[in-house]
Amino acid sequence: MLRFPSHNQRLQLLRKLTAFPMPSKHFLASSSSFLPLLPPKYFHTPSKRFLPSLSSKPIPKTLTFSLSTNGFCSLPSPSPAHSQDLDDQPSDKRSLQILEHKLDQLGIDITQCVAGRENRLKCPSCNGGDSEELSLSLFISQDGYSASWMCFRAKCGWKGHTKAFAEGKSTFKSYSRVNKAKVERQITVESLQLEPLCNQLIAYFAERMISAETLKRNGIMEKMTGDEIAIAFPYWRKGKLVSCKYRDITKRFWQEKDTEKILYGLDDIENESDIIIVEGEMDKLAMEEAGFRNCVSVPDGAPPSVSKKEVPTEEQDTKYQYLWNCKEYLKEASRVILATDGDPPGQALAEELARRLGRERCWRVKWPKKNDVDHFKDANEVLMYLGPSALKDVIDNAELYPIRGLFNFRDFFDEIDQYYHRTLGYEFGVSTGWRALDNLYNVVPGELTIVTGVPNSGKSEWIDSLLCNLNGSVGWKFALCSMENKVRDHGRKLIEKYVKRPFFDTGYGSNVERISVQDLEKGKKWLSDTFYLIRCENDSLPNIEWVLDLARAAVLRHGIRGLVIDPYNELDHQRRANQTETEYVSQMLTKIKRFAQHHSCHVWFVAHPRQLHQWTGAPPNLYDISGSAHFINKCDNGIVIHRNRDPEAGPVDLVQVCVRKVRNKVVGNIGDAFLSYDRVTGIYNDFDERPNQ
Ligand SMILES: Nc1ncnc2c1ncn2[C@@H]1O[C@H](COP(=O)(O)OP(=O)(O)OP(=O)(O)O)[C@@H](O)[C@H]1O
Repeated sequence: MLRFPSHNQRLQLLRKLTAFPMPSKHFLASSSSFLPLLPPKYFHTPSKRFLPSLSSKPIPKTLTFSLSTNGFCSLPSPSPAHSQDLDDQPSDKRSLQILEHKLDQLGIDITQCVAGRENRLKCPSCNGGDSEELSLSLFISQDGYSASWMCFRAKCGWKGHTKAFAEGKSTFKSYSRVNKAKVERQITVESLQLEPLCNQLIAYFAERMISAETLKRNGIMEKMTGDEIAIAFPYWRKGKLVSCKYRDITKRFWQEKDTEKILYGLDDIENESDIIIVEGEMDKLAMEEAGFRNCVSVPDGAPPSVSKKEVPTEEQDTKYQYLWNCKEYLKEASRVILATDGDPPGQALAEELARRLGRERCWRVKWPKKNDVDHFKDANEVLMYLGPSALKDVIDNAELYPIRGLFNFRDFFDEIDQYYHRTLGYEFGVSTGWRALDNLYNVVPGELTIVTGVPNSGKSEWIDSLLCNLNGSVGWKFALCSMENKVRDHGRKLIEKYVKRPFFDTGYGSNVERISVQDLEKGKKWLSDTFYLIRCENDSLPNIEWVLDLARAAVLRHGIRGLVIDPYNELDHQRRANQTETEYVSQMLTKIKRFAQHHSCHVWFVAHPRQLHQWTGAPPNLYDISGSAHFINKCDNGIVIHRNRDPEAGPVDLVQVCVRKVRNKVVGNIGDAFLSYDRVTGIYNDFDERPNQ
């Protein structure tokens, strides 16, 4: 049960604290004779040695309680107002019991907590990470009616608030409102009672490879508050002290109340064309050790993630006010190197900075590898473990901050290497299975082939035959959007090609024995293993988006490598009122091509030629496709299927495959190939290899 400490309890606690070993007067200035003077606010933080720790980061905070507008926990300065005995405050035991119960259900144990001020606990959500730090900051209103909490660990950031009663009145709201209306204070080193760093703190910095010279130049000081010592990072602008940030033994950061939040080290970037932005004061100092003074640190760490919202206006961008109020310093920089932490919050911070500073002038760093798996996470770590020259290398090798949609060939060198060494697969395309076409047309995943030809020329038959060949040679699977075909007819034609026998023993079977029941079963299995059908189950015509959505599902679910849309005119082509057919076709083909490329899926798109007046019997032209010249402009490959129908002119099984466009010279050429069509099985063969020759 939460309780307010009695005077006796506080004395007991204080006695415990003073029994803790005190290595230095700087770390703990108290003695038992000092006891009665200590205000209660110091009771909850046991003093301990100021241990060196790897983390140099301020903790991002969006606390809505007991905070100054700068986002850092502002410890109230010792004042008579805070030293009054809490026992004198009113409390409502019932509301406390309810609050305790509610928090207990969330895993927050408040039995040792004190109302009316910040309490540090283990966060039930993240357990304080590897170091198991007391990262949960819990504030219980003095009247015990409400509680708010937030985990300071950027990776966690769990926060929330609750009230004992749904309608319970709490002092919390009015408290935070008061805090919002703040006037910035005028401060000096003297008024803050900052003192030169003691030897122990200088040694602490030395362990982090920060020299006394760097500390001196940056005016790093210390501040004693009662029995506690804290490092003081003064924030200067044009030589005037604007704010001061502190770091205490529990790795807690806070900033002078009612002071402006600006970039740390601001004067060091004045008139600099190259500037570095880091995520903490220690990293700013580390950069100096590597020879870079032109560096600033953000004042309050990194956000847990990138905001999904647009960048707010200057007035509303409260979280990043430090960029706006330092814009005079930032605007001249032509190169901003974002050297934030390598962890997700650090990268989120880099993105938030780049969004505001303009990606085009931003660069980013790659932190070196620590071992096979991990990287060093920040400047101070690199300085400590690899030294100043390694840190200098990191900055010297900064790379352009990526801009979505803007690339360099370098970004693709891995892929180009794989292409050269032919380890990507299908670099030369897959053979159609017909020797006559090997130099003309090979099937490349991710390309679009437009197939045309006069009605009944055999376009669908040829594509089906091609799919059978591809399945036989490389095992590809396909989605078929063939609206003109009845499913059973299409199945029949495909099985005939697979089994190489006629489905029936009627006229076209030409006395060849029809497929057996066993063959039918074999054929059905092959059908179901190889093809997926995209069909509109009602009378309506499918539109291209609908087809591509289903094809996408077939890629993801069944790994198809090819899609047939046969024919174009069976799709729903309703256009916007102000859209021309040319515009419509262009957009439709763009969508198809994007699908093909994105999913490495080849698309065959069958389009009819417009009505040919005075047709002489010659193969149509790709520009004859009804609708738009975009068909030939946009496709990767354009093929016309043509067949001889005049016995006088030559064999009637002769099929001319006219390759009229091949965009990729690696995989083909313009030219004609001749195949023969076996009407019994629907199989195409190289003309000189046709059966019964
Ligand atoms: N070279 C050929 N010789 C004889 N018949 C053929 C030949 N090619 C195709 N056929 C026959 O023509 C008919 C139509 O074939 P297919 O459906 O493939 O043509 P298509 O060009 O796709 O037709 P459409 O433009 O009407 O869709 C089928 O019955 C097929 O057997």
